[in-house]
Amino acid sequence: MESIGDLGEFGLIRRVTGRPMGPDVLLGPGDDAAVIAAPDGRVVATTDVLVEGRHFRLDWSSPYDIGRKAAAQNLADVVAMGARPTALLVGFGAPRTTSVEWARRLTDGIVDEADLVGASIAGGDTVGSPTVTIAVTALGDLGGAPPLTRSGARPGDVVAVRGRLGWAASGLHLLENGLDGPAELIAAHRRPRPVYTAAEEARSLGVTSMMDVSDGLLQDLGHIAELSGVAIDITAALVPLPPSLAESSVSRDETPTIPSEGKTSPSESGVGGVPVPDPLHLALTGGEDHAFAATFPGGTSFPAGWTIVGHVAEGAGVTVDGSVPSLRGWDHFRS
Ligand SMILES: Nc1ncnc2c1ncn2[C@@H]1O[C@H](COP(=O)(O)OP(=O)(O)OP(=O)(O)O)[C@@H](O)[C@H]1O
Ligand SMILES: Cc1ncc(C[n+]2csc(CCOP(=O)(O)O)c2C)c(N)n1
Ligand SMILES: [Mg+2]
Ligand SMILES: [Mg+2]
Ligand SMILES: [Mg+2]
Repeated sequence: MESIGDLGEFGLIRRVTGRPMGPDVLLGPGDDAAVIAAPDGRVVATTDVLVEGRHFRLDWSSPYDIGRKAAAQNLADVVAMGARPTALLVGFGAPRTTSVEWARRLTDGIVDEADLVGASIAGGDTVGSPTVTIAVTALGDLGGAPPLTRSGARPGDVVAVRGRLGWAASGLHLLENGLDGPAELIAAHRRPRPVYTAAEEARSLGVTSMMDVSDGLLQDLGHIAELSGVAIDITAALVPLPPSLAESSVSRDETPTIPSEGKTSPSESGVGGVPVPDPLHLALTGGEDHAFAATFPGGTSFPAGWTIVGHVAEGAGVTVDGSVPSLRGWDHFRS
């Protein structure tokens, strides 16, 4: 197996660059920096880091999946601002024994996800690292429109979501506990599928604030509530749920790898003694599906794909059916 140590830093860079560029990239990989077109003079820029063992496991996800996920979570942030993604910068760290093929498949995943929105990898950085670490920066173009911020929600607005909630968290639960369950849930953990048309749709519906859900609906809506100076109440009965995990069974050849004790709430005992997490709890607190959550003036009528889940009122904080929830979602230093 040819390793990236055999090839050397610059050999590896040559192997993972040279991909076709979209028209937004005026100068791509190879120079001291990339040059990206910014037709309206503003650039939306965002970065998210993925760390082996924390965001993905090499035995749970393929390099292609990890690439798709690293790109998707950054592209979703650009779209959440109401912008069109134009370019990605890819920071890649890995041990020298990593195979070149692994690095190429990771790049394929990033490129294929970026292709969904017409963005290209315009540059990056390549370093040695004891564990695989991927830091993607995404740039986007607002096309002359105002950004969709977290600060525009107003009392009387409704809260609506576009995309899945709790699917990736359900897949993670299956993987962590060595359970067989719906394949689509494990796929959702490996590759989020943000609905990239959401910003365009939201603008046409008169959106007042918008974000993507990375850490959990309640946690993330907390940012809109805080920055908009409003209260948000979620109506539990309206929240779209992931498929049930009640039928999941312990797979023959696997035993639980990471105890999930303390991370699940209201549950009954499932097969093999692993508690079955409540789908509503997963939908309210599970991150990584990168659904879009947004607020709209009351009375907005929504097309298929958007689901009203709550409303905005005067006050502060996020409640569910009027009560303060005990768990809200992912916190890197608490989860
Ligand atoms: N080390 C840092 N230095 C400066 N700003 C930071 C740093 N870390 C995070 N931020 C900023 O703080 C905010 C964090 O918000 P939040 O965690 O909701 O971002 P996100 O990227 O949408 O979510 P996630 O990271 O869960 O995908 C972002 O505006 C981000 O740019
Ligand atoms: C191996 C493994 N263990 C746990 C998780 C769960 N997880 C990690 S980060 C995160 C929040 C979003 O990340 P960020 O805030 O950095 O965007 C979540 C829900 C996972 N994906 N893989
Ligand atoms: Mg972030
Ligand atoms: Mg975000
Ligand atoms: Mg986060």
